[in-house]
Amino acid sequence: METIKIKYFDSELDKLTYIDGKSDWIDLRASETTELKKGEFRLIPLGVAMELPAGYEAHVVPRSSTFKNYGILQTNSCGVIDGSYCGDQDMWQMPAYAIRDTVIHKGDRICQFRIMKNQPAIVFEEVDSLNNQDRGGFGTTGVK
Ligand SMILES: O=c1ccn([C@H]2C[C@H](O)[C@@H](COP(=O)(O)OP(=O)(O)OP(=O)(O)O)O2)c(=O)[nH]1
Repeated sequence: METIKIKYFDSELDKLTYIDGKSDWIDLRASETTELKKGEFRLIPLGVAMELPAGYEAHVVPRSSTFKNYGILQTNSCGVIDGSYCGDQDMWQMPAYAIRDTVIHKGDRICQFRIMKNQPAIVFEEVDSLNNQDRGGFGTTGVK
């Protein structure tokens, strides 16, 4: 069990809930009603700041129904929340692009997150050859 310190920017907003047994991803809510015109980009406020457990970062992705319900795409595909993003004003946000006119209402659950362990420290060792066989990619194994 890990503890996340959480600050809500709006007392009216429902608290985040961890629904044990169904999925370990936790839904995030828009903290303001946001109207977007087709082709518009906006950072949608999520109304929370958190201090993650030491050695963790969080990944934020859309819910599977978000595009169908709102016609928005998360522009960075997966948001990375660093452990150092833990100040009182470090509110989580979802960068969103609207493919049609749309309204996201305050309190709507539009994306979800989970925490992930930081990767180990990395050093690069430069070489002339990797001395491995090429695998190939980008369609080389076919579609059937
Ligand atoms: O979808 C996201 C992505 C990031 N963040 C916050 C948390 C993250 O720790 C901070 C900084 O993000 P990132 O490291 O991606 O951006 P940057 O390096 O500060 O800026 P740049 O986009 O120029 O790389 O912004 C969000 O709230 N939502």
